[in-house]
Amino acid sequence: MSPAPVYAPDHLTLALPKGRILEEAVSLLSRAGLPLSLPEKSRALRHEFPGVTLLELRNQDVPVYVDLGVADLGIVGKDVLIESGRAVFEPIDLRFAGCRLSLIREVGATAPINRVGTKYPRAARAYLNAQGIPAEIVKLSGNIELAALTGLAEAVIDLVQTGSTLRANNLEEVDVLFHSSARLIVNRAALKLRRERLRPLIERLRELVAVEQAVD
Ligand SMILES: Nc1ncnc2c1ncn2[C@@H]1O[C@H](COP(=O)(O)OP(=O)(O)OP(=O)(O)O)[C@@H](O)[C@H]1O
Ligand SMILES: O=P(O)(O)OC[C@H]1O[C@H](OP(=O)(O)OP(=O)(O)O)[C@H](O)[C@@H]1O
Repeated sequence: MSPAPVYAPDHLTLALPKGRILEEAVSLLSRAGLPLSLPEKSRALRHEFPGVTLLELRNQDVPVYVDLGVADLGIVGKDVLIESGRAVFEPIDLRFAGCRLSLIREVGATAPINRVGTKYPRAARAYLNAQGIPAEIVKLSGNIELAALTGLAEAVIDLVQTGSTLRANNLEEVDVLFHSSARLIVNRAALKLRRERLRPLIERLRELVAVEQAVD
């Protein structure tokens, strides 16, 4: 008899971002019953567990893999999900990795905003249009706050959590675009094709998040 195909109807392919979300995501999904553990540090990008394949991706790629059906489900920040523009099913706010996307300037800055540095050009464009600010958006990849400190831009749009990055760099939050937290996302076709595994998993995750919220 030939071995069972990896992509059998009861097999799940899971997309998780490396970085700060990975550990909590693996922990939550394990508590919900998936047989996962944190992958060992290595160059391996795909990890096999009984009945589950884990794909380790960049944050921005998680909605793409789920929307195009290569992954059945994933976990990603709402910020990245909004920026992706992908219309994936988003059944649960997992309530970790909480932060907000904000307009940030040097303390006391009053000059007109001509350029805005950000990793979130789509969200930035929508916000600036709504505010009637005709600024150029400069897409950056990391340490976004440096753009406001160096004069590359008069403002940046970036994530704030504790505010310690702002305080350490003489910056202030001028406005909040939206609040973000980690979300479970699911491919719509997989929800039907793999419903026997996905429906109970979604229900267990919903219960876990509700219980943990009640304890907080
Ligand atoms: N300081 C923070 N506190 C809490 N949550 C955060 C913070 N910064 C980012 N996040 C959330 O965690 C997600 C992942 O952040 P992480 O820092 O791992 O990504 P990154 O390394 O900036 O991403 P990439 O390099 O893949 O673009 C973000 O999309 C956001 O939802
Ligand atoms: O309000 P705080 O608690 O200081 O958190 C906010 C900082 O955290 C994130 O950066 P990260 O550490 O992920 O580095 P990055 O800029 O390279 O993404 C974000 O881009 C802010 O810089």
